[in-house]
Amino acid sequence: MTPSTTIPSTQPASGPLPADWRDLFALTKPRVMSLVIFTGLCGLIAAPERIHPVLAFTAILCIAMGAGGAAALNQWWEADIDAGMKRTAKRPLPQGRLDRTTARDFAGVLCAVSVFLMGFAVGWLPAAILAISIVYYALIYTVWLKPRTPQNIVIGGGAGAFPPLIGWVAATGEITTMPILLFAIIFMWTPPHFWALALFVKSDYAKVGIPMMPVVAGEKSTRRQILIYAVLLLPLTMVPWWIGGTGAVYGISALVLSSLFLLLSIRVGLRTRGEEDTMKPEKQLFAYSVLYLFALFAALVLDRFVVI
Ligand code: HEM
Ligand SMILES: CC(C)=CCC/C(C)=C/CC/C(C)=C/COP(=O)(O)OP(=O)(O)O
Repeated sequence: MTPSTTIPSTQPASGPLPADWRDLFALTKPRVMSLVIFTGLCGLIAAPERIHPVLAFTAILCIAMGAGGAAALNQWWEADIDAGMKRTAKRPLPQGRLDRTTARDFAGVLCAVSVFLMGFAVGWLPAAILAISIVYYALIYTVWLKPRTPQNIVIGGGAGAFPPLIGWVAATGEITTMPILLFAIIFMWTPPHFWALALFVKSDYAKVGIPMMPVVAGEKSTRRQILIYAVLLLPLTMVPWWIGGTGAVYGISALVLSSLFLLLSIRVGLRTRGEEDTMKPEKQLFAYSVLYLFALFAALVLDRFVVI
């Protein structure tokens, strides 16, 4: 599948539409990216070194632009797939509110500016990691992995795990154990986060032929795998405390938050659903997964300022 062969059906015949800023903004997946940016910001604040507030703001702006640009490239590539799924059919490209060329150019400018601004203003190491995460999401995950393997989001999850690492490296200029642990935590969190959602939108993915885990391996196997990742996530979130990278504020918060994550995952992992099932536990796990990551990273920052 290439965009050029499948997307024209969603496009108007009379040439480019005037770009509405609301549609361009929607192209950046702002709700998802708010957590991506938040984890990047927390990585930057939790790092042991301080940079000038203007540079810190620039680094976060670059993460936001890079993540938004990558999300826009994802939608540019997948406009036909999005058109076929209930959850995504109202996006600007499938609706024909925005033309493909504008979307592609907007995405390209965001990605390029984010990397070069990060490089010139903050440092070339965070810029290089930002470039890798953009390529990872827009190319490796979206174009290569997503249509091919049910392990797409396990391997592809690496893309979303980079922002706290980028924030930390923007502040310190080096990759150390702590930012690698933050990367690992998001990497381990991604499968339960996404598969909880995939369980209740399974038919959407089946309809457009995307081999998400519940479609390919079935619900039972997906539930078991959610549980495995949640079991591993709990001790992993404790490691920053055990190695002395954080204090008790983070450690206790991580224990409570991850225990609840595990409990909700056990409920999803061990159940078989009936005909009229509304998938409430799966929806709760998905909603909690978002709240969980916000709270975990907030605790990381709080830990820097509150010592008990
Ligand atoms: C490969 C990795 C990931 C996949 C496949 C994935 C997939 C999804 C999907 C399909 C949704 C529903 C969003 C929608 O309907 O537009 C969603 C929601 C969300 N995701 Fe993820 N996600 C991934 C990683 C991440 C990461 C790394 C973060 C942040 C650190 C994140 C944050 C969120 C948030 C905040 C929402 C809720 C958005 C809302 O309230 O509408 N996701 N995710
Ligand atoms: C700095 C940088 C580049 C960060 C990237 C962050 C990142 C990879 C986030 C992934 C989150 C996301 C929107 C996944 C959606 O999957 P999907 O695209 O398959 O979902 P869809 O079906 O809603 O389009």
